Amino acid sequence: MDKLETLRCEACQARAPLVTPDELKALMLQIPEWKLKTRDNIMQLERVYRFNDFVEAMVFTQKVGELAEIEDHHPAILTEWGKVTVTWWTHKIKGLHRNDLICAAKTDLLNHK
Ligand SMILES: C[C@H](O)[C@H](O)[C@H]1CNC2=NC(N)=NC(=O)C2=N1
Repeated sequence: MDKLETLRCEACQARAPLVTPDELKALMLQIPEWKLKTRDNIMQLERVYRFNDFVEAMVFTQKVGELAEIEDHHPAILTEWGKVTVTWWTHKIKGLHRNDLICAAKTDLLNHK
């Protein structure tokens, strides 16, 4: 099984496949801090990162934004004092694509202390 963090996102097409339940189960082992959420019937990956203050939260937010631009795949980011919530899903297919797991793994790399 490839290491998610070493992979690149593929350009997302409307007909791209959702990640299968078996694939998801296996790949989630690489990103154990992430939780599966379903909102408006759309499955999403979410993680909360904690920081010492708002400035640190903003710095991390900027890094996630840069990652998103590099991969042309974009999360929802909620930046609060001492806390950043990152949520990945693929809008085009209204669910989870392998890209979302790749980006979640890459997001974790941004937070090395
Ligand atoms: C045109 C542009 O490449 C597409 O809209 C990309 C941009 N980033 C994206 N990000 C996410 N999370 N889902 C998408 O479907 C998506 N599509």
